[in-house]
Amino acid sequence: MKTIPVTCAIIFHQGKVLVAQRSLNMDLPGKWEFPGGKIEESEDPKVCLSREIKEELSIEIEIFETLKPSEFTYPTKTIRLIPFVATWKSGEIDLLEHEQIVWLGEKELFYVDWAEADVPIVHDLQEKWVKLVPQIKTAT
Ligand SMILES: Nc1nc2c([nH]c(=O)n2[C@@H]2O[C@H](COP(=O)(O)OP(=O)(O)OP(=O)(O)O)[C@@H](O)[C@H]2O)c(=O)[nH]1
Repeated sequence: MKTIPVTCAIIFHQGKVLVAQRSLNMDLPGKWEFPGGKIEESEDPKVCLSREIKEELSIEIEIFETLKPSEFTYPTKTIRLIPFVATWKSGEIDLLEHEQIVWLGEKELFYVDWAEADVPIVHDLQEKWVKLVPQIKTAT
């Protein structure tokens, strides 16, 4: 089975990260994820992510470093989920595809029912949180 590359954004804002619930007409209905989507043929991953975030949330983001990708096999597909740390640059959030969003702090990250591929990324994020937050503050 071909592995599908998917980008996702860990968007920091005021010390929390944006987490989105997949709507009932999406694949993995009701599961929580970092917004993003599949990389199109020969598309740059960061260009893909900016495009997906605009399409899904109607905002512009600034993209920083990438965290460790997570490869996961669902019953019908294998994805390689590539997370990028980002910040909210401009625009107002409009939920064009998701059911709802929440902003979670370091200690709240496991309050939601994550899509399985995200779980290792969320652990990695929690471990690196203390290091990441000041880096983002100085970069913005
Ligand atoms: N965007 C995103 N997709 C995720 C995450 N975790 C996870 O398992 N996925 C899966 O990765 C795939 C990406 O699909 P998507 O629906 O977001 O991407 P897309 O908009 O480009 O796809 P589409 O236009 O074919 O629906 C889905 O199978 C989705 O369930 C995540 O954190 N973010």
